Amino acid sequence: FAACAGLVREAAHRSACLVFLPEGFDYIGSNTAQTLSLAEGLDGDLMGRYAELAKEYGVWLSLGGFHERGQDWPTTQRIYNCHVLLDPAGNIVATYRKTHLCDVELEGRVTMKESSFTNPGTEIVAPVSTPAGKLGLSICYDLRFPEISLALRHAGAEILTYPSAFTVPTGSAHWEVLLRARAIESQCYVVAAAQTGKNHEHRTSYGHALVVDPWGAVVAQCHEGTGLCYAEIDLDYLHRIRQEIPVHSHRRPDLYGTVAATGLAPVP
Ligand SMILES: O=C(O)CNC(=O)[C@H](CS)NC(=O)CCC(=O)C(=O)O
Repeated sequence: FAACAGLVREAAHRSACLVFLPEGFDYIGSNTAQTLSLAEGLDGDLMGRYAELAKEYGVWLSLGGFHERGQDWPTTQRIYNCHVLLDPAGNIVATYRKTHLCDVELEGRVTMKESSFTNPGTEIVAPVSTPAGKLGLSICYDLRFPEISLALRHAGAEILTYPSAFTVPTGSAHWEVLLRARAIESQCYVVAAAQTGKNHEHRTSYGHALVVDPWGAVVAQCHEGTGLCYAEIDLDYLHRIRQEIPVHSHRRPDLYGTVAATGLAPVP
């Protein structure tokens, strides 16, 4: 909390209106038992402290990947991986629970079985209006599924967010190219806060938190280690790109179906 609070203070002093923290900003457990035992509800002490932080500095906070004990904790003994958006009054204005869980095994290198301690979210969340633009919420491994980004874009998103804790082998090969692809195809800004460095004895995260503009350019990137990078969101630029290359109206759902059937209202 002290590390995150310091970053939020620094960002606010440089006039950021929206601050993005990565997946597992609350903690990264050394094992599943610890991860589960540290988890709290959205009404718990830790979320209360973040609400105070948002109020104190007058910023919006994207808290990517809170280890949440939901209503079903007593029966399932599993948590949700919950992306929480706080406004500057400290209100929770949106929650998105990770829908694609990372069950991945690279022989001898990486083993992740998120579904063994996490329940999958059951819905995509409509983009939220913020002073920077309409924000669509995703988390980490969701990045590999262009369907969710297109669904959010279809529902009006101007900024997509992928708070993450990527592994080093997959991150070094896929991280930047996936983020840039999502930005280019959806014609959105992409903001990706990321865990960096050694989390504990058995885990290192890839880092490279960055922001991509809707043309696909990396416009901000963090240095090695804990820190911040800053980007300006230029919605005029975004809408010019959408006008110049109108992919959204060139789609051929008659040929390959559509991701519009998500329950989110379309925005032209
Ligand atoms: O469990 C926690 O405490 C924090 N959450 C994570 O570390 C999650 C689930 S295990 N990590 C990923 O989704 C990595 C995805 C990835 O690396 C890829 O898609 O290549």
